[in-house]
Amino acid sequence: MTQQGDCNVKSFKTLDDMGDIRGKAVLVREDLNVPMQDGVVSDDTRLRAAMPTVNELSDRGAKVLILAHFGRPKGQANPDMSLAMVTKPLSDVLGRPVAFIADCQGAEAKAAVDALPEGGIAVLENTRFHAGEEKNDPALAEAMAALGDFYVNDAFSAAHRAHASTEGLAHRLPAFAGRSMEKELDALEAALGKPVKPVAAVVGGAKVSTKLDVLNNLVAKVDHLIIGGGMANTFLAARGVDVGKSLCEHDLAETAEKIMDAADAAGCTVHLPYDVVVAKEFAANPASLRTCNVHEVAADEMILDVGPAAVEALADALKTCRTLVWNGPLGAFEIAPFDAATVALARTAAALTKEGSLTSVAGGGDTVAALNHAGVAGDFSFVSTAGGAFLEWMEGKELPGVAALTA
Ligand SMILES: Nc1ncnc2c1ncn2[C@@H]1O[C@H](COP(=O)(O)OP(=O)(O)O)[C@@H](O)[C@H]1O
Ligand SMILES: O=C(OP(=O)(O)O)[C@H](O)COP(=O)(O)O
Repeated sequence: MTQQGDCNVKSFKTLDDMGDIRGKAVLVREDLNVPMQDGVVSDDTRLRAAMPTVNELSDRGAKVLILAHFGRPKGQANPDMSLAMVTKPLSDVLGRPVAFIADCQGAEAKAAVDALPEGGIAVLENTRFHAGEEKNDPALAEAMAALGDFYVNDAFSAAHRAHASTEGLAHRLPAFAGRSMEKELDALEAALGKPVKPVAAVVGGAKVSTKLDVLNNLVAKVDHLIIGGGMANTFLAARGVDVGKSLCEHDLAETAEKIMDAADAAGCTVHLPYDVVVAKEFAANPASLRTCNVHEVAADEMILDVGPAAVEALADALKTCRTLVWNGPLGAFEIAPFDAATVALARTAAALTKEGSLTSVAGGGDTVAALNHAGVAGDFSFVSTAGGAFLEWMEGKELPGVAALTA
């Protein structure tokens, strides 16, 4: 098993190395952080990714205890972010019953685990309801470890987080990589281990601060950096553009400027939108909808998508590239017509991949949902469940969740 990174070759144990696990309790870290719309799972890719590991462990007679986070509840219990909502959709995908246990640690959780039959599957409540999760608190890791005999990390998409359930637990129980974790690392290495130049990276979406950190190193590895979504607004603001009410992290302007300087120094072309789709409210086809130059956004408008002229230029740039990595939609794609730029560029990338001129890898919970929405996820060379983790892997960073499995 290999991983891109400082030492390049890492090895860890997999489910093949677990031996007889009948009747044993296995804590399995999955990523159940799925996109939801109106309380319904709008893209079940991450649930399907969990299936090989969960069903295999269940078939081998283990009690399968699924640990996961949902959203960012900041260490507080919050019914809007309960994993109870995801338990039935997961059960539907697995085709097996799945119980719900209302805490990921403690005496009541232990009693529920003891009562689970051999081969039984349970989802434990959101690990981020405990403040210790994101702090990688040893006490929380110990408390979770007390529920199980083994630990499996199958959540590549959360492996960039050094949290109690992604990192701390691996030091407290015999630890193994799950099938999805193995598959992601192998597929990324195969597609991007030695990327053919020119390389383009599309980075969009809403998690601006997480992704800005990555761009500093990424600009040295790619020839074109295409920035969309909330990310683009932050870069435009850094260049002095008035972005009105757009999603934008103004306090990161200096970081964005440094990234643009680093890109210049590395010979990486940064593409920012020069026309944009704006509206006064985030609703389907609002009356206030219009397309304008980035310098014409009014104080009460939000930039919600990259404009058609800029998308055409981006498609032309992509045609000159041999490798594409993509994380983050170009616009607020969940509501029409703000899906237009993402759909158009995704279709161009898919067509170039089918022609054989482009290796295309995309990842991220919402990015995958956007590609499915565009009907082209199957045409990309590889689609990862991971967004931030995928970018950090691409950057060459060691991912704490993977490193802990090899320690
Ligand atoms: N211009 C924009 N304004 C507001 N939200 C945006 C904009 N562009 C993209 N988004 C939002 O970004 C979210 C996805 O971002 P992110 O979580 O970073 O992606 P991923 O899960 O693929 O890593 C989507 O919900 C989308 O609506
Ligand atoms: O959805 C996730 O990452 P992604 O948005 O980069 O795809 C993971 O579940 C990590 O979530 P986090 O960014 O709140 O730590």
